[in-house]
Amino acid sequence: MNSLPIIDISPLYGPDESAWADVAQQIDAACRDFGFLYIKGHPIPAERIEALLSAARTFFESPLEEKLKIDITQTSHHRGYGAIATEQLDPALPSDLKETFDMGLDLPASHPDVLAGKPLRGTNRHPQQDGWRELFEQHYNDMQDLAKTLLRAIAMALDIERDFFDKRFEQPVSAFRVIHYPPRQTATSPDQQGAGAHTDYGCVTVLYQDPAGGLQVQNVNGEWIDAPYVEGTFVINIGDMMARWSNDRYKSTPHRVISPLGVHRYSMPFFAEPHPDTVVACLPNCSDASNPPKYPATTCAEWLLSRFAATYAYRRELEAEAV
Ligand SMILES: O=C(O)CCC(=O)C(=O)O
Ligand SMILES: [Fe+2]
Repeated sequence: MNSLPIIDISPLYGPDESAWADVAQQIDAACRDFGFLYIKGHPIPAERIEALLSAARTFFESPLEEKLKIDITQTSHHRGYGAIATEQLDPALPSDLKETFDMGLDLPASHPDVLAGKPLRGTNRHPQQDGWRELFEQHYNDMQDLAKTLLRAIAMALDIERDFFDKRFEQPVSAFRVIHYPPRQTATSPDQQGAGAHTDYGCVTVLYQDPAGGLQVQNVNGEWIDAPYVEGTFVINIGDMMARWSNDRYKSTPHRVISPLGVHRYSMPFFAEPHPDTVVACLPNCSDASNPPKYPATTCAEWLLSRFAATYAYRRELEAEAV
């Protein structure tokens, strides 16, 4: 139980339905056993990843006052730059040793959700760097398509309509994030982690990590196992909403990042999350008399806001002001 499977998803892009079913079955087994897996055979080219990393390095190396022009704590819809220690993923430990850039679906001020003041809706706040906006908006769309392809395979595995998730992912709240973990020094508190232990909040996460290493996943025995860099892959993990939908058939597995000593680390997770009003309740095939629903129904927005408030002090203040 100590190594995560690597699944070739290229058949999901071909016409052969029995090959789709085979991939769906492999994903199902990995999600049940670990809630974590790697995918290869996806359509995101290596040049895209290099372009994103190069733009991100330039941004994170710029002066703090420049980065704070798009300070995430100045928005209520969670877009822009998060400085070091903005997040505390494990409440028992010091704040996380990382800085972040977050973007989501770019909705103009005239969009009804924005006019109505709906949470997590609004425009992206990109750095003023040449080519950044086009590159990142294109990537956001491509990652959304990749996540939908994976969700179609999951729908097959769960034996629900194949477009169950497609319908719920129109105008999604999915988020794309770039994370820079500055090098951990021997002088750094041993308790301070790059990202404290947590589960992800959404449906599935599609993560690029660079070769620095440091991601760890908790196995069913509670032991931390390494999820090392594997060239050309993304790490996929199940988030809380999918665990709730599937009544824990798929596990929202705790993970953390122990940044390597003396090395900068970059990662880029895409958090696939449906339309904010989506009801997340136990799916029909996931409960029976001996296995009743474990979680009350919630909505995507309600769930995310409750988790954000637990992770960010500034969000708790925002919620308090909104009441
Ligand atoms: O940086 C990583 O490898 C993982 C980050 C992560 O778990 C998260 O942002 O939710
Ligand atoms: Fe995570």
